[in-house]
Amino acid sequence: MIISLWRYSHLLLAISSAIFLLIASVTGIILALEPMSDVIKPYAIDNIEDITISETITALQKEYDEIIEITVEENDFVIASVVTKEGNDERIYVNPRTGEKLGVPERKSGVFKFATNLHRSLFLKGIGRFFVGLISLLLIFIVITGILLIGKRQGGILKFFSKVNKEYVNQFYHVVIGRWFFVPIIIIAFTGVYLSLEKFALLPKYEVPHRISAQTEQKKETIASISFPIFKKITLTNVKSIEFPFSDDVEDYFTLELINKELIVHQFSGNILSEQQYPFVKLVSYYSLLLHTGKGNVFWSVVLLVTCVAILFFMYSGFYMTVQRRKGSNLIYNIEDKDASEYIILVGSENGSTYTFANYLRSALLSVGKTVFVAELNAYTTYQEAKHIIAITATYGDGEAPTNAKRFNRLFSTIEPVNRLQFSVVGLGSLAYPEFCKFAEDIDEMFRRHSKFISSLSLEKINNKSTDDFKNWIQKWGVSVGVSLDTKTVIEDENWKRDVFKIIDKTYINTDNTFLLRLKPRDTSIDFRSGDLLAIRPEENMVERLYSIARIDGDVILSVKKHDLGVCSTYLSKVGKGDIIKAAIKHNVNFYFPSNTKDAILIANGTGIAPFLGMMKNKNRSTRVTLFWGVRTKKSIDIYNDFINFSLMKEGTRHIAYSRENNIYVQDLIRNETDSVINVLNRGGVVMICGSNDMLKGVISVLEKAVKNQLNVSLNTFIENEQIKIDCY
Ligand SMILES: Cc1cc2nc3c(=O)[nH]c(=O)nc-3n(C[C@H](O)[C@H](O)[C@H](O)COP(=O)(O)O)c2cc1C
Repeated sequence: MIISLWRYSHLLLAISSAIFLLIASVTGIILALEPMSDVIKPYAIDNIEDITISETITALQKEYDEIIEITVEENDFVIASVVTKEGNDERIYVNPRTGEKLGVPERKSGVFKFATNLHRSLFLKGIGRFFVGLISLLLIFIVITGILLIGKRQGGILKFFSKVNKEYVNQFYHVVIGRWFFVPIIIIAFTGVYLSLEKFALLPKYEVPHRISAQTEQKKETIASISFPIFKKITLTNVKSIEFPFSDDVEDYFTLELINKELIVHQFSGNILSEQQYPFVKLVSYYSLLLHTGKGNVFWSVVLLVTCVAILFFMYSGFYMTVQRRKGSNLIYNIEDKDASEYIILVGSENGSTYTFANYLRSALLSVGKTVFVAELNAYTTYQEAKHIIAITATYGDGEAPTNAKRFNRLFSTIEPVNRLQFSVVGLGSLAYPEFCKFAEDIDEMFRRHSKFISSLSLEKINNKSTDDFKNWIQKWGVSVGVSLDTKTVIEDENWKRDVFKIIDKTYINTDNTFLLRLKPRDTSIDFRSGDLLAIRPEENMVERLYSIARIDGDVILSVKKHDLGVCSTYLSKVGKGDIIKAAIKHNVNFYFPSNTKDAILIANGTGIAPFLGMMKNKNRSTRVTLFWGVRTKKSIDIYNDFINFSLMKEGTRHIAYSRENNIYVQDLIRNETDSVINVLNRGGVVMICGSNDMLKGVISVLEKAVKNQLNVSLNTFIENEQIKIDCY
């Protein structure tokens, strides 16, 4: 319960501050570059801690007529307001060792100005500043809940830095990077809050009240300012600013603003007339600014930059994990009611993967017509018609229940089952943890002790999400409860990641009962090539149907033959332009068009032409392609005209058999052209065959004879060295 409370708080805080954090981190990255860019400017002074005020004044007095003020910036640039020998007032960067003018203070560069405004106030002035302060505060809580979560995950705060098991990449790095960066993030967040409080004048007020007695004020002796002991002692690294006396009047003094205090110094004697230490609040403000901005410290600004990048990574990985967790439970939708189902599958999962296993079992049972109900262990209740209960659960923490199973123990001891039930428990865990599948053991024990539960199979522990082990268990379990379950297709199916495609073009159905579909993948980065397969499953729990595809201009082209009883082809014949379908690309690397071949012979019948449409279109100009294709009638090819204009193909490079018109089939065309096919094979070219198995048989028998007669080798030699590539169905 506690872990879920912390996790929800962590998540809720992260979600509520996401947009602002995103802006703050991106602008933070830009602003962290500012101190780095300062270093390469010509105004930076080395070893400022070695230069005394005295030396600086001496150097400046040589170069200028009068000094009005000296300011030392956080990045160790020294600015002097002076009157030049020519009588001009200037505010310039100077070298405090020589007094040399180094440049004139410029305006902040546009990018940094923009980033600063966005970072500080989102261009919303006061209200924006308030939000930024609030987000900094939330960030502190995000870090605290994060630390607690890591502690909990690692089995105690003392094991905070112990080894993290790498199970889920994002989760692993979320934890590992989190352990490295929680300190700088806390610093950034705390200083951010502090600076906001200061802006809104919410910090205790402070003043620096100097009291100078009339006596100390009196002009006693005159010493040159460069000889003042205090000026010889203090180096520029401690100075923020020095205001020079306005006139020779004894009531005008040197005012020194140092890092930690303010001094009033008599302009003739060099005596300290007043010394006021800054209160703690002001010191914290000063250091907050330095720590938050990285000003004057390139190393810290690099830390700040990397920390901002880390925050962006936490946002990405955190949301990824949340989506994964949700995805797991979303896998399950129940067709039957809990009280109408014979098989009840209860799931314990933290990160969602156990749901995939539960779904394997569910699909296997559904495919043999059983009624199944799936729920999380926390939802344990009574089941009127149930005969079997199967608990599939992960273990978390140090042998504890995953979040959605924490309540199971209590529910189990209070809810009395309606019927006697056969039970079986599967633990999904990892041998990397000392308490391997401990929670599954605990549940198994609870069922065993209960008089209304009868064990159908002993506890099964599965290490590292092994699908093979789970598959074996399904079969064993099936035998023990008297159902024969086929896991082969189910498990392979569930490993199937589907992408979303939009139908952007569809042809009419031609005389071959064939039509073409052009699909645009929603995710344009999906990797696929002509020759790959598109797996489509029109209904859940159905075996997928595979189509050979072409890739043309980033779109998927598939040629579908409509069969009267074909569920998938009927489904595809009904979809229309603009419709969305879900399908999976299956890579078919053995049927890719070789990039380096000079000669290729492509052999297809009917819809087998699909991958060749892309291959012919995208091939190198220097590659010679000869096509052999079988269709029913001349009209059959019209639907393909948008992709390949067959009539424009060079004489001799296209051989089309019209079975309904000339009673000729592809193999007949090849029989007439065996010499050219053998030539291509002999020269190292490829022969690719796509279409029906019947066509393949005919083609192979023709080629086998020709190869045997003319080359005296077996056709297998060419199949094995991948000069003959086959994709038939
Ligand atoms: C933080 C953490 C703690 C874990 N603790 C245990 C454990 O004590 N015993 C165990 O067998 N497996 C442990 N595991 C492994 C998980 O139980 C296993 O990976 C499981 O398959 C995850 O399923 P899920 O994705 O449905 O949550 C732990 C995993 C993580 C990430």
